[in-house]
Amino acid sequence: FKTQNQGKYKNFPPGPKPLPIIGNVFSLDMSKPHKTFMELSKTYGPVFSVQIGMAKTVVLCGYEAVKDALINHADSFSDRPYAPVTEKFAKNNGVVFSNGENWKVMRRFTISTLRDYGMGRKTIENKIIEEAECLVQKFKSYKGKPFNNLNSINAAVANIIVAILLSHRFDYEDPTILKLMAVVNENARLLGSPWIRLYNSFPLLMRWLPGAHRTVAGNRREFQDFIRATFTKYKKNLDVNDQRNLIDAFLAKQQEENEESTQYYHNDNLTVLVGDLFGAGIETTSATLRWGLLLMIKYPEIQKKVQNEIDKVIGTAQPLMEHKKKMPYVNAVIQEFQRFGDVLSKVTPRVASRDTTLKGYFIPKGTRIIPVLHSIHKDKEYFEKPHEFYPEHFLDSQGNFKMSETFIPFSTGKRSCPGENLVKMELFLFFTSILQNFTLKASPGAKLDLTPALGTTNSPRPFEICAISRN
Ligand code: HEM
Repeated sequence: FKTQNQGKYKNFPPGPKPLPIIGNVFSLDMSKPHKTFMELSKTYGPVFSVQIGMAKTVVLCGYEAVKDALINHADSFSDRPYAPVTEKFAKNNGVVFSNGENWKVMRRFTISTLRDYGMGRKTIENKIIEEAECLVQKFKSYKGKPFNNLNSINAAVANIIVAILLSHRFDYEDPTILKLMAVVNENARLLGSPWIRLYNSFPLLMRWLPGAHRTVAGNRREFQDFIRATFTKYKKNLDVNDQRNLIDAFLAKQQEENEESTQYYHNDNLTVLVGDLFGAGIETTSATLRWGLLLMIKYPEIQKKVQNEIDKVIGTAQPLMEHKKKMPYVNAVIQEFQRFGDVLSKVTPRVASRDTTLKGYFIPKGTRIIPVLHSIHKDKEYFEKPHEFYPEHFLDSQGNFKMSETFIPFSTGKRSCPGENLVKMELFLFFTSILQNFTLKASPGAKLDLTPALGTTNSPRPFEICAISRN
């Protein structure tokens, strides 16, 4: 028995035998599909096929196959596929799930405004520094007693996006930010659930059933209502000569009233774009930072070395981006907790926008493509101890920081993460500020579990820390 495509095309990538209609759905670990993909690639090689419901899907494992698709064949594999759960709210608006000219315009706008309000200027560094100080004060308030850091880390990271979007800061206990975070986090968890994967495969069948797809839709409506209410407020006070944030920049484009502004800078695009930046930027960055804290508790000797380097290079001064290049060990630790945490084990799905031959296999237009980052970051060919936390992966024998071409947590190519530079700034400034001020310890008797929680992102399971003041 062959899949529809294996039968139809001579060189379609091989894969396990699918059942009629449901395909391979029940042989996949639907909560963490990358685990099944790793197993299958042992049998079928780096480019193989699975059938998820009716969707023909090609999975790419290993650096060579992923790079070949995302860089060498960027023109064929840069679109996102149709998926019922995203189509319903995005309708080709925003940046994460749109294609064609709309994606190009929104991506260009996102990158340039993140640069203006988020990266190039010194101001965002100052924003992160201010926020890091608030986070340190929050940690201090527990006076060394155990606490769960989830809400404060989420809110600190969210505040950076909020600053770029709205020039605003929420207090960590502010009900608005707590509500927004709850909605965004619940959706991040549900979007990775087996139920949503089934909904994407069999939308007509499941549309009428209650379940997670309805919760996701309700959360999105709630979130979008908040955004609409907020930018309506901003529109009233807009001064095009003094644009303060991303929403102002968008509304200023809207007021140009030329062809581009009416076609692309409309309210639906703004609502979805703002939702995209919240959805793509908070859970991922927060989970990465929390991996860092958890791993410092688990490996106190590594934590000590981090603190030694902070004390030597920064001392008691304010951590700044200019310190980063003088801190090889801290840089290696940050990249290593990003690699180990494996927050996004797969690139957001792509689709073949035309017939293409990849690594000798024929991939017809319309095939879904899943590049598996986990397969790269846990490959012992590139990382000596792939399943251990080992900062030496990014250090040479002299202790200098060592870049690695095969470290691509932000993906690569035309559609790679536009938040990369912002994230690097946040990870460095938040992480060094915390460890400059505290020694982190596990709460007494806690079992430190390094297996990730369920959900689209691999985030750490909830854990408590004690932040013991160092001064
Ligand atoms: C640790 C944190 C983060 C990680 C690991 C991460 C990783 C990724 C990855 C793997 C993709 C898919 C790229 C592809 O299809 O090739 C992506 C897309 C994206 N990310 Fe991030 N990201 C992070 C934080 C952020 C932040 C803070 C922002 C916003 C300020 C952001 C905005 C986006 C957007 C808008 C896209 C869609 C790009 C497109 O489709 O053109 N991300 N990210």
